Amino acid sequence: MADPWQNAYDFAVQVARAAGAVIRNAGEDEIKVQTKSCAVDLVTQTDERVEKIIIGSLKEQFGNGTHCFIGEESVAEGEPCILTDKPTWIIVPVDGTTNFVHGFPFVAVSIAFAVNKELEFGVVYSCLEDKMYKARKGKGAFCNDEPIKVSDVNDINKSIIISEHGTDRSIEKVTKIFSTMQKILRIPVHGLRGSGTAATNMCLVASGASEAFFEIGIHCWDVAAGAVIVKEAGGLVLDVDGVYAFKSDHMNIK
Ligand SMILES: O=P([O-])([O-])O[C@@H]1[C@@H](O)[C@H](O)[C@@H](O)[C@H](O)[C@@H]1O
Ligand SMILES: [Mg+2]
Repeated sequence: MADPWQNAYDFAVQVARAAGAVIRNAGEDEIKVQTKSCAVDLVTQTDERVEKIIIGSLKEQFGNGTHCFIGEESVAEGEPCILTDKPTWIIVPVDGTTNFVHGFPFVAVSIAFAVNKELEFGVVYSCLEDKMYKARKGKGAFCNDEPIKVSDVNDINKSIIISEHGTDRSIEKVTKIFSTMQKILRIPVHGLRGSGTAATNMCLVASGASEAFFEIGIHCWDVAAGAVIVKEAGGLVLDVDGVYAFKSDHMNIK
């Protein structure tokens, strides 16, 4: 039987790579000409511009009406975020926007694709590292076309755990996050790390560079592509109830 989604998968890789080039060029232009403080506004425009480029390319290739789109920036502008049985693209144009402003070298384009509420494939392009992570359901996970596998370390004391503190600076959230991180450090673990982008963090777990990643208050679009890559690399993606994520028919906006 013909594989209905191979061309979509291949095209998603091309679109992610092209979007990564736009981000790299924007980074050079905007950081070069602006002080970092006002680059933040320009960067938001980059996020929106890159998402429009990605969705525009996908619509051009796969026709209007048959496919649905859930984009971080579109949802922020009020678009609905409902997962139906229709072929649905789940997009983060710039994961690690804060990193991008500062030239901190972890910025990722994340593109996932779901059909009948099941994730078919995920593509994460870490564009400043030029690392293309990808995975199709049942067909393994890859980084720059080399197979990747999760770590075989099963001793928490010998593990690197990845987490992020997010963007909320309220005393409640900061206290909660750092008390959690303190508990983890005191297990003890070998180390606590964070790249500043959830998609990249998940790919670091998928490639065995870290044993686990968790983040409080993450969005469905941040993890959709990484979920396929982690799962195909032999890992697990769980929600706080210990259930494999992305079974629900409503993408929760946390
Ligand atoms: O930097 P930014 O893209 O605005 O926001 C990022 C999120 O998109 C990412 O999921 C999270 O892991 C990072 O800690 C950071 O909060
Ligand atoms: Mg972002």
